[in-house]
Order: sequence, then structure tokens, then C-alpha cells
Amino acid sequence: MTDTPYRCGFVAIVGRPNVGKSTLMNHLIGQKISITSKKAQTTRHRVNGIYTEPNAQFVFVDTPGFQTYHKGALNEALNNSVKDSLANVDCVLFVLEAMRLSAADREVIALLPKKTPVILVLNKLDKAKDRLLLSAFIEEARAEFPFTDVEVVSAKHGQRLGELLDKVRPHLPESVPLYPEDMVTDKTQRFLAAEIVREKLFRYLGEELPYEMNVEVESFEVDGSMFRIYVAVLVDKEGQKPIVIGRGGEKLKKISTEARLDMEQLFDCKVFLEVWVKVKSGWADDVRFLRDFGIN
Ligand SMILES: Nc1nc2c(ncn2[C@@H]2O[C@H](COP(=O)(O)OP(=O)(O)OP(=O)(O)O)[C@@H](O)[C@H]2O)c(=O)[nH]1
Repeated sequence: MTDTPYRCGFVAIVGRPNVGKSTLMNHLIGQKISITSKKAQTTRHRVNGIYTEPNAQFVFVDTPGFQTYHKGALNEALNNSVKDSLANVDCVLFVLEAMRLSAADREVIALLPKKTPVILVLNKLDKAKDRLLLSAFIEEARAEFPFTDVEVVSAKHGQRLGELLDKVRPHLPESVPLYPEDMVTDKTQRFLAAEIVREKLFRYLGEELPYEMNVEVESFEVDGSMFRIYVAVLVDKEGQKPIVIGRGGEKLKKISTEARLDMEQLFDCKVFLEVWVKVKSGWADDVRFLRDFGIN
């Protein structure tokens, strides 16, 4: 009798914006490390999520959505990052929303590698009730690319994710684990703190969100059993500050409270969080917002 060999490899998750890539990765690894929101194109960084089981370790690479609009320099960088993430992985998960195959999806299909196994993942199964239509849709999608395999899942509801992992596992090379078994991401807590604030900004600003906004962790200190985190939200123009701060500071207060609660859950400790808004070029007129005391 031979022991099952240990397998470990990299898995890229690709697809157009909003198909559910971040949700899928978060549910696969069981933790919230990649931001999600209803607004498309929220992912701007590659986040490695790691899932370890007794005989295998899956290292997931979450890619930014393939950008089909807002053709700025940033988006060009995002598109290059999609291509980069497809080089040197062992398996690619191409995510499609069940029953929707658009021009934007086809643009991502055009980037899929020929030499790496690509599994078609039909997400949002909960929205596709009609099984006959679903199998016709699978055929339609399979005609677009020689996918190695297909799985239907609901990332949000955690459905059929075990089945998906079963299809990925054989493509991982035999290898010792590359990361410690209790590690779920190779991103720093500092990075994750910025991602969480960015997620809340996306959620609460919606269409008002300034497109050029950046989030920077200015300081991250461990104070006994507590983290003290200072985050700056950088906007381009003075006029954008009130959009983020809201009337009487209400919006920013909500954003920082929710971000703090998420951080406490993720880091498993008490967090003191202070979020400020400032204009990128301006330094004299920063507005410092104290979560508990309103605007200074
Ligand atoms: N109904 C349903 N909604 C889902 C499912 N999976 C994800 N969603 C929703 O789809 C939206 C987009 O999900 P994300 O995970 O942010 O999508 P993404 O592909 O990472 O998006 P970008 O970061 O823009 O590339 C969110 O509102 C999710 O809650 C699912 O299985 N069913």
C-alpha cells in the first residue's frame, strides 16, 4: 500500500469583474482576506489565499477583474497583472456567472493559457434554477475554450466548493507544503487593514466613490494585546473630502466602525482605528477624523 503523495501548487482565479472571484477565494479558504462588494472592479491587489488539508495545500491567487472600461494606466497595469498571474500557476479557475456570457467574459477567455489546465467554474448557481437551461449554458461556454473540467458552484452560499477542490487537487504537483499549515495568506496584517478600509469605502460611497482614491496605512502599532491602526484615505481634490466624510462625519464614522469590527474579527484582538481623509498633494489642511470623537 502506498501513501497518498502530498500535493501543493498555485491556482489562479480569473474572470471579468463581479463574477464572484473574491467571494470564491474567501469561501474556499474560509476567511475574509479579499475584499468583495456589489460594485465591480474592487480588487486591486493579488492576494494569496492558502488552504491546507492533510494531503494537499492550495495556494490561490486572486486576480483583478479584466478591465473593459476605464482604460487608464492603472487598468493597463491591472490587465498585465491578470496575464502575470496566469504564468507559473498549476491550474486556472475561470469563473463565469451562470447564464451570462458577455463580451467582457470573452476578453478574459482570450487570455487563458493553452498549456495549463483551466477549469470552468460556473458561479451563482443559486440564481440558475432551470437545470436544462444550465446544461445548455455549460455547452455554450465549453464551445468557447477547451476547458479541462467544469464545476458549478455558489461561492456566496459555499455550495459545491468541496467538489471544485476535488477537481483542482489532481493538477497540483507533488510537493511539500510551501507555507505553514495554519497560514491563510502571505499578506501582512498591515495590507489586510488597508484592504478592509477600502472595502468599506466601496460599500458606503457607491457611485460617489472618487475613482482616484487611495488608502494608506500610516502606522500599525501593537500596544499590549491591542492593535493601533492609523489609516489615511487619499483623494485627489479638496472637493472630494466631504464625499468621504459625509454630513457631520457620519459616513466616515460608519466606514471606520465597520472596518474596525472586521479587523477585530480577522486579527482576533481589540483594534483602535483612526481614519483620516486627505488630499494627495495637500499637507496643510488634513482633516483628521477621530472615530470616537467626531471631527477635530
Ligand atoms: N447570488 C450570488 N451572488 C454571488 C455569489 N458569489 C458572489 N456573489 C456576489 O457577486 C458580487 C461580486 O462578487 P466579488 O467576489 O466581489 O466579485 P469579483 O469577481 O471578485 O469582482 P472584482 O473584484 O470586481 O473583479 C458580490 O455582491 C457577491 O456577493 C453567488 O454564489 N451567488
